[in-house]
Amino acid sequence: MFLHKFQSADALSNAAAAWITDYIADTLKKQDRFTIALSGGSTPYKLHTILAASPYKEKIDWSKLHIFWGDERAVPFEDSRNNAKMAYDTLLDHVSVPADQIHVMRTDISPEESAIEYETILHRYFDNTETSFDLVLLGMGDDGHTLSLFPGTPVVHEIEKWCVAFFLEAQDMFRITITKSITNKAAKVAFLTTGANKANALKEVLQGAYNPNMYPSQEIKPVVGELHWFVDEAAAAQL
Ligand SMILES: O=C(O)[C@H](O)[C@@H](O)[C@H](O)[C@H](O)COP(=O)(O)O
Repeated sequence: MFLHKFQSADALSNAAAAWITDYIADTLKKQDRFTIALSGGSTPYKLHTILAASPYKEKIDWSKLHIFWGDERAVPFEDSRNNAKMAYDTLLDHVSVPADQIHVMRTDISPEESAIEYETILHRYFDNTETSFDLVLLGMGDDGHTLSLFPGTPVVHEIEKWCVAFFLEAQDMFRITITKSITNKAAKVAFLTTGANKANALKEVLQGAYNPNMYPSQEIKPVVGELHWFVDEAAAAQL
């Protein structure tokens, strides 16, 4: 596990943008595509805006990127809570990723149908590859959740399926999420976690007793890939 600590969220986002850009460039020297699963939530906003602007915009060969999401709220695309909308607004509307290489978790069909459709796409990409995504970007909630793997939900322990839909009681909404199975097959997984409100959960996830039902982020352990945590000092205060 690689821990990258930064004084501020902005410093973290700038460093993460450079790290991602270098990783993409290195990977595209060896293969003709780069597959990335974007995170939802608010932490990625800044990172996206940095990647969508100079100098990173020009450094990345967007034509070779294949975009996925780690999870989605089952709300219409135009809803401000929709993770895909956030990514389009802050990044994808500003760069030239071919439309057929962008795979949103659809919310114009039922969550169950969307999860089945997404599972099919994931198997089309990753059934015959040693690893799944080249990079999975993750956030962590102040309760230790990641993706839509929330404490106490059965999806935390799902190992057969790569994508599932379920009703999240706590938020009174359906969620669509990839599972730990495909996430832990990734070549690299990078958490971006900032803010004092994450400090207790981060300590429990990284240094506490193994208790994934309470702290689902503990389940993210790449089998052959690398696990990176990008944290700011506020989130790392209890480490
Ligand atoms: O859809 C979501 O909500 C995200 O996928 C979720 O896992 C997010 O990454 C964390 O809740 C952290 O969110 P913040 O970045 O807003 O703290």
